[in-house]
Amino acid sequence: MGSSGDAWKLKDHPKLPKGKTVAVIVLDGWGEAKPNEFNAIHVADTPVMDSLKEGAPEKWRLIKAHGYAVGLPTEDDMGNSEVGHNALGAGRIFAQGAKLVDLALASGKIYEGEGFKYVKECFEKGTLHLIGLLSDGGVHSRLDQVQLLLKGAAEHGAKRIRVHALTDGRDVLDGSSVGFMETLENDLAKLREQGVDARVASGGGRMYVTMDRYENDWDVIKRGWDAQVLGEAPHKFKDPVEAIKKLRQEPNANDQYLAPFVIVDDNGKSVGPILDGDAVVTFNFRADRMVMLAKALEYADFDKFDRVRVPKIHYAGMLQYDGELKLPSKYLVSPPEIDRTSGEYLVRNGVRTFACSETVKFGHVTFFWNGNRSGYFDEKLEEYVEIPSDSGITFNVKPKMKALEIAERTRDAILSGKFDQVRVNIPNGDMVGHTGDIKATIEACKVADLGVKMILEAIEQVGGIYVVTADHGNAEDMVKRNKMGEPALDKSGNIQILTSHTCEPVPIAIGGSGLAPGVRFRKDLPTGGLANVAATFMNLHGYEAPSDYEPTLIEVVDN
Ligand SMILES: O=C(O)[C@@H](CO)OP(=O)(O)O
Ligand SMILES: [Mn+2]
Ligand SMILES: [Mn+2]
Repeated sequence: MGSSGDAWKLKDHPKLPKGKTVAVIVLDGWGEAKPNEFNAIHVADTPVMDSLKEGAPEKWRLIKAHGYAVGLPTEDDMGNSEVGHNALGAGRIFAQGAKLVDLALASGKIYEGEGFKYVKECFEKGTLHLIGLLSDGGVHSRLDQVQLLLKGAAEHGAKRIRVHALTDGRDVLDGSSVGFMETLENDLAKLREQGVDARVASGGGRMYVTMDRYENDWDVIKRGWDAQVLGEAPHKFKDPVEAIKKLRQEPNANDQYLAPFVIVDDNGKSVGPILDGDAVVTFNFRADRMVMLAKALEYADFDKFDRVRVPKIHYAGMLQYDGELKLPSKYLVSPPEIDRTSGEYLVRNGVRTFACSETVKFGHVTFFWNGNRSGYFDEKLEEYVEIPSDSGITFNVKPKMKALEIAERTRDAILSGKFDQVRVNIPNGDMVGHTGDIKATIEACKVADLGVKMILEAIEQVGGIYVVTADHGNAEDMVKRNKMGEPALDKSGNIQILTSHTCEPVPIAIGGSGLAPGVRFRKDLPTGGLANVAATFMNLHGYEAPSDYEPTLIEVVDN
């Protein structure tokens, strides 16, 4: 479809009126699971979300938010914000980065593309550096892909390889970093046997080193830069497995926040700084937490921190992380082409749009929602508001986060009468859930519920409509479970706290005094998922969704 005015024109919905204010509320990390003590949402006082549930089955239901429903490679893949908000915003299911990388590695096409050829130009004289998250979580990266890439790079001529590994503990159990590093070390040893000088060069915990997002805290990127590029870090080790084991023993240490370290030789010299003539690949496929590093690696003009030394390198991302900024300019695998999103359609049909969250989730309701595209479609019709997040803390310390500020700004936007759609992400269940602190997560869920209350009250005042849903599970289950669904105990008989997302379905509720009588959830879409939501709210704005969108979840029955 072209971009001429007519191509963007949406058909009128045969029954539903235009002009209602529609609030689309996304609770981040808010799934539906059995009620028990590890279900922070169940334990928390959440009267508003509880009352919405009473509207089942006509006004409340569950939808899928993981696996195939959001374009992930398998049904065992938990949902995440990128794929979740992509599906919510785009109304269709796209094969996501994880899947596209799998395919490119399996077919070998990854080695034929421009991106790989570009980094390969350095193989003769320089070092290939691989930077990214060492994890099998499948949210930002996958270890098996890194293993294949290492092997493939060596087969295609890389003679010297350095890995800069970020430890996870957020998409996988805390402490699993040791095993992942051992696996990597084994692979590197095999490469060394084949004559490739392959080693780990640096490391650090993802939340403290490198993987910040939406420019919340540039110090995080700087810590990574110092270790990866300059070869400088407060901790020096000869062996990366030992590094992780030792650093995990420090007070309050965990995989997510592990201190940065470099691997040094017998003379105490870093074994892998990034130098002129080297090649660099950031191997995460997911965008948000790689964009800041990509800017530091690629931009000549850069003032976020003092880079001290800017090596002349050939840099490629696993994917291109930002289609609008064309960042990075070189990449190994083309990202999903998420076009014609609901946001763009609605704006081109004159729907005035407001989007809001706090920094740590701001890009979720803008960048991810719009198909990994930054900026406005039409500045005159859109306003995106970012509430600054706290930085330098773990969110269990302040589980309220900025939920109430987000809700207040959204309430004001609704009452201003200036917008037809207001769209928010309330982060608490997810961000606090990731800390594994159950008590704080219960508090977080309570505040998220208060935020929803404030927005629903404003919608009531203007006679509007609400759609309340979530992007994937997290807070509803805080413990690792065995196949029977019971808490899985570790060797010492302790429960294992689950910091990650889940494969649980998420709720969706519709309502508000502006909702036309007779609107209810259809019964013939029992397997509906996040991608069905866009057509649903397009209907509530008075439009039919484009014909290739996943079907709407609602029907209008004549009373
Ligand atoms: O924090 C993140 O990067 C991911 C988990 O790795 O969470 P979300 O998908 O909710 O943003
Ligand atoms: Mn999320
Ligand atoms: Mn999350």
